[in-house]
Amino acid sequence: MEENKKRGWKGFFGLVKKSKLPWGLYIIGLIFGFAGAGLGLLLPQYTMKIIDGQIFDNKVVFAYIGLGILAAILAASSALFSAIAGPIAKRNIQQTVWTKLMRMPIPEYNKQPSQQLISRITVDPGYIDIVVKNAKATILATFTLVSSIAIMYNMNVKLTLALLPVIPYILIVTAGVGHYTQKTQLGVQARFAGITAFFAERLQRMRLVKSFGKEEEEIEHGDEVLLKHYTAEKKRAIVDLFAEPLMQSTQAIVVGTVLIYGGILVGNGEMRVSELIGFYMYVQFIHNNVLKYGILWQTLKQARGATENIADIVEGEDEDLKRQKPMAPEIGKDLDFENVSFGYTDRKVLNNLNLTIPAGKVTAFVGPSGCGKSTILKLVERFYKPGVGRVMIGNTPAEAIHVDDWRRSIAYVAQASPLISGTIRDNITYGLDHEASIEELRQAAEHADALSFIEKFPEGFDTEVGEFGSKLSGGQRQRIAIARAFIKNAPILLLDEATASLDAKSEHAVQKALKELMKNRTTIIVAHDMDLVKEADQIIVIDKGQAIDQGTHKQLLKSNELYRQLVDIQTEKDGRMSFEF
Ligand SMILES: Nc1ncnc2c1ncn2[C@@H]1O[C@H](COP(=O)(O)OP(=O)(O)OP(=O)(O)O)[C@@H](O)[C@H]1O
Repeated sequence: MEENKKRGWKGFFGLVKKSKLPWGLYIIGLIFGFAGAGLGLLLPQYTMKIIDGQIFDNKVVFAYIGLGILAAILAASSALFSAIAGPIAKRNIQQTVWTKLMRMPIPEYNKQPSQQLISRITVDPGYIDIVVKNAKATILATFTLVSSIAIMYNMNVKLTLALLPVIPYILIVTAGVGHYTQKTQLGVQARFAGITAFFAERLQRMRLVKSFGKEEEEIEHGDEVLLKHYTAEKKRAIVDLFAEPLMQSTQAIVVGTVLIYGGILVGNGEMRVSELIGFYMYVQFIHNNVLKYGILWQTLKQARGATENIADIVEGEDEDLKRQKPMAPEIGKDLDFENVSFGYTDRKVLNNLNLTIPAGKVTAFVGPSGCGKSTILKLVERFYKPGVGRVMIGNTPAEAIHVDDWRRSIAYVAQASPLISGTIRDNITYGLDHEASIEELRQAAEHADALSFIEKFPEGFDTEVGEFGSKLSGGQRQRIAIARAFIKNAPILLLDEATASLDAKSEHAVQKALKELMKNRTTIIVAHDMDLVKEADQIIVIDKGQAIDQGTHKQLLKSNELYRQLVDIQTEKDGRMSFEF
């Protein structure tokens, strides 16, 4: 947030510079705009001629009609080029943001809530085009404004000078009205988002509210949220009340000055009636165009926030570091944590961790909740870097190996393994570097104990899994994730509570599949599930970010009090669960 504030307009202009905007289309649009505005400026001249009696002069009348039509065509062409440019600009920026979002390091995703990251790619890129369009409108407005003043000055110096003080008034009123209208509108939007979030959450948690008898308190809480929304709406209504007459006043002052003072000049014989009408037309140009400055200012302010947010993402570092070694020579070597300390924030989660994870064997981490077990897996996957110390593979620091190569060597199965919409086949082969044959697919599914349920679906491997895999059960999703790990055939396997969310029946099937998967791989298990842990070649007990003991299940049962306690708690829990089932 701090950084965001500091970036200011630099972020906005930096992004404009970096974005591949269709400048050619914008410039053609601008040229047509200039031509249209230029011709438009001639119209009052012909109006004056017609009023002065040349209504029967065909040349003048045709020129007048022709000018009007041509000016309209040019203005429409200008708008057309801008309209074509808009979606191109937006898409180019969206592509830039998406590419960056895919490449940025994991810690960056934690800096903004995911809902906000979605806006960075859906809504925010549109602002650049809005600003460019408004900038074009303002350039044309300035051209029309200056030309109109020059023509008016030529026509009548006195009336022009009388009108000049009105321009700053229009500017101030427009800017002021725009500022307060936007501020109150944003206030209403923010409160609206607040009440939507409040009601959505409470209505989904009605069981909790009623079980704890919190209805009365929630009624009061809801009233407070509604009151805030009401206050914001009241402020907006008051601003709207003043906005309309103030904007009308600018028009009234302009028209009033021209008609009253112009009328006097006509009366004195210093001006013709036709000139007064021509003058009046130019004054309308000025009034309409001055308003565009206010609109540009408002959009610039909105765009600044949106583009700063995009710039924060686009200007960040990519995860992909060049000139790194391939993984191949190191595959099959031990993984070592050398004096590793790490914290997500200032608070240390891992503290001077030294341990070896032997190649081709199963290592399990156990320890109390929050002691840093999953964090160890994140460091192995290189989603985070150790603050101090390093992770080694053989004699090579992990960081020296290309990150893509590194992650291709790791398969990961988590508690709620992520599936994405698409077919079962898409999900099993996700990230695979070759086209999988049906035999390969079937084999992976069979090892994962998934083949029988997949084949029961009429569409088999082509069955759609739904959003986040919602059309499958938890156990089915887990087994698809295990099949994915089988087909990936990576030498390192990470299992993070892979059976924790399953019922007893699925747990048994998944455990069987996992045991098959672990064979001959460097496996790291983080689990409360003792069936998996106790068979590990080595178990490392973690407490307060440190490895306090290690050994086999039997050894630790004898030697380590914390381990004994963890096993007891788990056995008791398992007993209770099987009783409940
Ligand atoms: N993204 C994050 N940002 C900040 N702190 C985090 C983040 N992820 C985890 N932590 C903190 O780091 C500590 C270790 O978390 P970790 O997930 O490694 O624990 P764990 O041993 O796997 O716990 P559990 O057994 O409950 O899953 C916890 O105190 C947690 O609050």
